[in-house]
Amino acid sequence: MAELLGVAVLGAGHMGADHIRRLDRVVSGARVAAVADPDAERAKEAVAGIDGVVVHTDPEAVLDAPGVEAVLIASPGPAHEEALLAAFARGLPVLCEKPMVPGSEGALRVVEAEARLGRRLAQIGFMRRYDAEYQRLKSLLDSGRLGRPLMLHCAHRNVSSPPDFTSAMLIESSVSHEIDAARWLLGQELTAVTVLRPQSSAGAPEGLADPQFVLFETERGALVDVEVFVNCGFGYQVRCEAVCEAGSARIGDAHTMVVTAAGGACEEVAQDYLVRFADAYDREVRSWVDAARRGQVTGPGTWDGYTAAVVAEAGVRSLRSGSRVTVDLAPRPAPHTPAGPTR
Ligand SMILES: NC(=O)C1=CN([C@@H]2O[C@H](COP(=O)(O)OP(=O)(O)OC[C@H]3O[C@@H](n4cnc5c(N)ncnc54)[C@H](O)[C@@H]3O)[C@@H](O)[C@H]2O)C=CC1
Ligand SMILES: O=C1[C@@H](O)[C@H](O)[C@@H](O)[C@H](O)[C@H]1O
Repeated sequence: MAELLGVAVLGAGHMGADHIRRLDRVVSGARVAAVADPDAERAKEAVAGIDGVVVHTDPEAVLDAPGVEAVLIASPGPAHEEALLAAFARGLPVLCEKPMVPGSEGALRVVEAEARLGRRLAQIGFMRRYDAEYQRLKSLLDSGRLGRPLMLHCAHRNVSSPPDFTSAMLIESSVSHEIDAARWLLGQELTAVTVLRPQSSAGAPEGLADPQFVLFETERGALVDVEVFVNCGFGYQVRCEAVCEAGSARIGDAHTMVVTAAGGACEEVAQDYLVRFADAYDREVRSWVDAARRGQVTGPGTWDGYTAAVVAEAGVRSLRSGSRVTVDLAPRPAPHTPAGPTR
């Protein structure tokens, strides 16, 4: 391994450009070796000022570029399966943005491909596991001080949705974070999902079912509700309150500045995830780079990505039918043991 881990970044859009900046300026131990984006101008813009980066429109070509030792996938979800399999074929460690693969069949193919390699190669970009507030909540729940968790109340609000956002993507793209966070916080699988649709907001694009109310059941009888509202207009808010037998704990309120002036006080609200979760993305990528340099892969894996895809798919079925839908996971392929959520 070279002194600095040479990373190929696939996709130079919002997340890709932010990860390129992070690899170049924030995380020590890595360098951006190559970037692929079908939009060549975008890729060039994202690497402006960084020396020695191979830029290409073809993702496969950059995986074979000199000095590439690891891959960060930040292309749109439908491109992830092909990119993951190409990285696996070359034995390269991967950090893949969520959703790992939108759709359970493709997600299972990725799990099976990695299992055939007999070693982990992929970390999935569920960055909330690296957020300081989520980590504090998990430690508290794991300590048992509040007794058993009975319910999680979650809210996930975006200022506005991208132009191509569909009603299904509120679950597949946005709620995928709560699906992973709930499994991780509770250490339980989600077993059923019911999606309810209040009347859509006038602020949402025509035809988009926004907001939605999603209710998950878990294997040991807890309930997780998620209000997802991706055109709320006023800010980026991600909240989670755990209600336990002997108390409750809430996160998501405390990363702001309070401005007092002219006889009043107001709190600033973050406008997007790149601000709210900046530290979490830094920790996530740093942890991936450090592990790759040790020859390891840690954090949420392909099984977590697969499970999120299955639960999201059940959620989309419920959104369309209005009924409760149960979650059916395939048997977990060896050598991914032990079964159950990664702790
Ligand atoms: N962890 C998080 O909080 C977030 C994760 N994401 C995820 O990051 C990924 C990218 O999302 P954004 O950056 O918001 O999208 P974006 O649309 O801003 O950028 C995607 C880029 O990928 C390029 N692209 C398209 N096909 C490609 C291919 N086959 N190979 C390489 N590049 C390709 C596009 O030209 C575009 O420049 C998605 O999986 C999304 O769900 C997005 C936002 C936040
Ligand atoms: O992953 C993300 C986006 O893809 C998704 O569209 C947003 O709703 C989330 O807040 C953000 O974290």
